[in-house]
Amino acid sequence: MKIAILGAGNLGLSIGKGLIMNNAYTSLYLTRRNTEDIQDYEDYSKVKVLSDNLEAVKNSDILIFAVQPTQLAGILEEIKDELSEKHVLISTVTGFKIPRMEKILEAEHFIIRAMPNTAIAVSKSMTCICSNEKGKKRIAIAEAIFNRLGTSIIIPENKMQAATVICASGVAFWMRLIRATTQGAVQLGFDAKDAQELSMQTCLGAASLLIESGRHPEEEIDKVTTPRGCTIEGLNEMEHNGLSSSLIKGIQASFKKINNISEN
Ligand SMILES: NC(=O)C1=CN([C@@H]2O[C@H](COP(=O)(O)OP(=O)(O)OC[C@H]3O[C@@H](n4cnc5c(N)ncnc54)[C@H](O)[C@@H]3O)[C@@H](O)[C@H]2O)C=CC1
Ligand SMILES: O=C(O)[C@@H]1CCC=N1
Repeated sequence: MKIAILGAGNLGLSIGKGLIMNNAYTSLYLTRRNTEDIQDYEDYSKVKVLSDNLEAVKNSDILIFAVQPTQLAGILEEIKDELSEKHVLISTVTGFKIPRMEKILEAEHFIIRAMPNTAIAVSKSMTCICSNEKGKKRIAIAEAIFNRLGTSIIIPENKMQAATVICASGVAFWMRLIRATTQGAVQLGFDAKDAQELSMQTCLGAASLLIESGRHPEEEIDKVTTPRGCTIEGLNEMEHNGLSSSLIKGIQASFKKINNISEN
């Protein structure tokens, strides 16, 4: 696959790193306005770093857009005359809906929206994908890319905002939980490094248990909570202080915000 990442910033570079680690391209163009800081990427085989979007578009089939929402319209205007039937457009831009892209491009194209998360840098992204009607014919390409970089599911476009909160912002939510349990472990006497290791690996183990068994979290909780034991004591104290409620309220606040910042 000849891939271009237009806007190789935080997320674009994470996608780039994942593609490089997986050797998942025949050529990879990385564009951004100031290329100095990422020039080293040209040390990787078949990677080209440049600021010329048109050159990247001409030499690629899959175009992954990873610019800020305010920058996407400008790039689409810039490249639209270079687009042809060979191109598949994949946008990771938050809140920028497909009909708005179609209106700017003024022609039918294979358009896909993907919402990965930053775990894409270690090939563990949960990525939600949707497409326009025409894009359905190429959505398997996006699935193939993102399944190499983690797991993907196809959803309707009207669930993209919710998916962004749960999966993209979700990385930050889980990080904070890991940090909080690390702080708890330090208070119990572990040094900071060991505390974080215990916290991260326990988190990974808990998620893996559910993924591999297909069981409900409460079933696994029942196995840990000895009657009158320490787990239920801690868990109930957390719930009295609003653990589940505060997470759910936080998710709702994020969702409200994302619906306000996206323009339509
Ligand atoms: N799924 C996720 O976990 C996340 C998604 N996002 C979304 O991804 C998008 C990118 O976010 P970040 O990577 O944090 O932004 P960023 O600001 O780090 O990267 C954007 C890059 O685009 C480049 N750029 C700007 N205009 C350009 C142009 N005309 N041509 C070529 N390159 C251009 C900039 O130089 C910059 O390197 C945003 O829409 C954001 O909402 C952001 C963070 C996390
Ligand atoms: O925080 C944000 O608004 C963006 C969207 C998802 C991750 N970062």
